[in-house]
Amino acid sequence: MGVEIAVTGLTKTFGSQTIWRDVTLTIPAGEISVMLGPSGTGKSVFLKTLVGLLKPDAGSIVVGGQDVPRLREHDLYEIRKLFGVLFQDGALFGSMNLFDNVAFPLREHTKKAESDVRRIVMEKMDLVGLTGAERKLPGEISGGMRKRAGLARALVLDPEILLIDEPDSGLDPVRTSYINQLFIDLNAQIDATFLIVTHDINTARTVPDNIGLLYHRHLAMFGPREMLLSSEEPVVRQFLNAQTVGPIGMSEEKDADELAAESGQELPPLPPIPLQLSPSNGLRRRAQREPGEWCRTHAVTPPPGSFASADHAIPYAAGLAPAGALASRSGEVG
Ligand SMILES: Nc1ncnc2c1ncn2[C@@H]1O[C@H](COP(=O)(O)OP(=O)(O)OP(=O)(O)O)[C@@H](O)[C@H]1O
Repeated sequence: MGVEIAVTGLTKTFGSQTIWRDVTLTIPAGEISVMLGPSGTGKSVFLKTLVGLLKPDAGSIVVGGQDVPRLREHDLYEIRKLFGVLFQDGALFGSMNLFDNVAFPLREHTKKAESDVRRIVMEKMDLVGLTGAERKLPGEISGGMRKRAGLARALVLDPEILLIDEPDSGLDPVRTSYINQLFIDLNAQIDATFLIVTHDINTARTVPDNIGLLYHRHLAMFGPREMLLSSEEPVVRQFLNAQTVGPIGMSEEKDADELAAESGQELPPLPPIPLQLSPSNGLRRRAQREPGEWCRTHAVTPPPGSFASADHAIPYAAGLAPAGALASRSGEVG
């Protein structure tokens, strides 16, 4: 059913560099959450801290009633069995074929007979669409296949929590769509808690139940997808709509002069909120909500045209869409 991750007051520094301070959020059990943020804001550090690979300076991470940073080595080893982690490059062993890579955690962490190992590996390979590729080496397959092999390996211990770091890096848009659909289908099937770090705005707009945004050494916002996609908060709005106008600058936050220069500029209207991806077998995920439910229950009017279709996934590039294009978009009221 998945396990919730309750993070309170989490702070991480490396020497004099503060990565983020006082991060508090609850990643709901069985739901898909996405963590966004400009490069270098500590998203990967956040994932590594959750799973106990890095120690925070302060704060707690409660998983299944246990505070991860305070666990002794043996208990940490045990709690890590709840987690499946997919690192950016799949982190496969180059000298092992895909079968042995996927089997690795089972052989390392369990005493299962080879016949059981084989059955589980084949089941997970099938789940990610890699049946037939068991004997291939990581160097002989595409980046997309490596990601799926990494995902199969992250799944072999039947994790309650899946942490996935930039699944779309290096993938073309079509492969990204396939892997996003795979996450939705997997979540429907195994009900685990998913936390996906991504830079891909389409992924953020169409996949998760919840979105978080790390910015300028803190958590700017975390909440249901509809809450962030209808938010007028400047940083959230700028990031989720991939705009240049707003507080986020090229290297860090903009200075007062840069912001003053933008003060007269009118922001384009918020684009429609797209429908969330649903499982390809037509069934509902347990965590799935009705389109517009959050907006309705919180008396928020979503942008015009919201929930009409999934075609609104790409809003517009960097706020540069011609006024006519925006007008016709917002005219598509559904
Ligand atoms: N082990 C480490 N020791 C010292 N500094 C580190 C360590 N790991 C990460 N950092 C620093 O922490 C900061 C955040 O890194 P992180 O990789 O988490 O960012 P990110 O948001 O995932 O970036 P990107 O989106 O570019 O992948 C960077 O400045 C990085 O150099």
